Amino acid sequence: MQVTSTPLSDVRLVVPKRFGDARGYFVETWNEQAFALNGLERRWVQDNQSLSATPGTVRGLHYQLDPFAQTKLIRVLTGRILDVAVDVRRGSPTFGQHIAVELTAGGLEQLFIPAGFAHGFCTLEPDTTVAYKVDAPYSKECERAILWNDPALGIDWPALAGASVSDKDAVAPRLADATDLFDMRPA
Ligand SMILES: Cc1cn([C@H]2C[C@H](O)[C@@H](COP(=O)(O)OP(=O)(O)O[C@H]3O[C@@H](C)C(=O)[C@@H](O)[C@H]3O)O2)c(=O)[nH]c1=O
Repeated sequence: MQVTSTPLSDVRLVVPKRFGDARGYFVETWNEQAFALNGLERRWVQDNQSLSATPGTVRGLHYQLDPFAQTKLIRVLTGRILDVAVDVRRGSPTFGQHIAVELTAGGLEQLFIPAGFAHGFCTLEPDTTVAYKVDAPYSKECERAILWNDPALGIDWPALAGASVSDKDAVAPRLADATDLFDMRPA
């Protein structure tokens, strides 16, 4: 498997080794030992999946506060997304900065996003299915959001972004108005 660093420390792009043959391919989408060798050990407690029918559907930017802060390992089962992680750790040298990576069903890319980042995506094709592991359970009380199109974030969303957004996400606060963020944890 190939693990690539990103400009945001601790966010990694992972592409598993593909074993292709006449039938198609086989991949290990999660291998505890191989991920641990790359410093990505986690104990996943929940597998999530969402289907978005309309291209331009935006979900996010979401995070959960402690004690339910989540690392996420994201991949696409059908379709294509622009996946975004925003550093929301106060005191981080990259606070407020983001990365945006295209994840595709065919490319098998996975984005590893630790706690301390808000996560969201825009679907780029109809009927896009996103699957992701999380290492802390869902908590309605601890879930928070940042406005996906907050101009201060400078995210270059595709033109179709916003075709469908949940009522909750449409009224999320901008980063500058968010009261509940993370504090940078000592390395
Ligand atoms: C995230 C989540 C939602 N739900 C429920 C709550 C609600 O009734 C329904 C839909 O929830 P949402 O609108 O929050 O779903 P969605 O907007 O897809 O939320 C997801 O967005 C992406 C970007 C993430 O990073 C995820 O962590 C998660 O926050 O599903 C759970 O039961 N468990 C969960 O883990």
